[in-house]
Amino acid sequence: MLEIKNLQVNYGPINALKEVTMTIEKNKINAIIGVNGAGKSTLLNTISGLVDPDQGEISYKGRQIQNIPVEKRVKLGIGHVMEGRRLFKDQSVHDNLLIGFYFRNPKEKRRNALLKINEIYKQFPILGNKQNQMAGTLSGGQQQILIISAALLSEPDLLLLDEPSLGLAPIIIDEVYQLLEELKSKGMTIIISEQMAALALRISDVGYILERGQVVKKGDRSYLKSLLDSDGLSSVYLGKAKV
Ligand SMILES: Nc1ncnc2c1ncn2[C@@H]1O[C@H](COP(=O)(O)OP(=O)(O)OP(=O)(O)O)[C@@H](O)[C@H]1O
Repeated sequence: MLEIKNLQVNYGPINALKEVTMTIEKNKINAIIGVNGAGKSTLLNTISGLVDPDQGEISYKGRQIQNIPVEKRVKLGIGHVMEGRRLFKDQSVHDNLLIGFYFRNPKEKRRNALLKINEIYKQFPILGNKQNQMAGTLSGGQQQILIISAALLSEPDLLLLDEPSLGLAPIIIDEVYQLLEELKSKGMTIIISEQMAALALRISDVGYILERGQVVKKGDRSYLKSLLDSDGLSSVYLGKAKV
């Protein structure tokens, strides 16, 4: 579904990604695991088009996309939920969804926007019930679901989520992860980045470990879990950066 070859991203003298090559498997939850600064956000931002690579290729559904703008990648089916629950806290839930919709589909008719938003309210009744409430008054988990919903409005086939569990209580992380599993069961391909390997491996089918911009380990859940159990991933699991 998504092939990444020899991807390199530099911020001035900093090599944030070095020769990253991966195959993202369709209809699976793919984890990108790494400590702070490993390059997870840079990788997701490069896939969605927010960051330009210095080198390398990204092909999505057989088409090279590394040179096409963000909005075209959205149209091709790539949705991105950025790190840090970015929403307009002093706007209503409804307006946040409208803004999210028009950010991704600037030319669409308002009627279509409202139809799509109503579908979201059916899928997530809590958002429908709180549609006139300021987004900042929602709980952390509800805010995360609102942000994911805004990305779902463009009906992505591939959803990128940057540290979706960050700052959430364990019970809320369970809810967000459950939602990701439901999306996968409807055919979506998902990439999540997480700092905590143990957390990511609860729901991921396959994963990649990034260290200082490089893929150092990759494999399916059982392989990565065996590394975790034998302490082979302890630096990642404990959050100790090897930098
Ligand atoms: N806009 C930027 N300008 C300069 N350096 C950057 C920029 N963004 C990231 N970096 C650097 O690139 C490297 C990779 O950062 P990145 O944010 O991709 O890592 P990360 O694994 O997502 O970490 P975090 O969990 O903190 O978001 C780090 O050394 C970081 O300091």
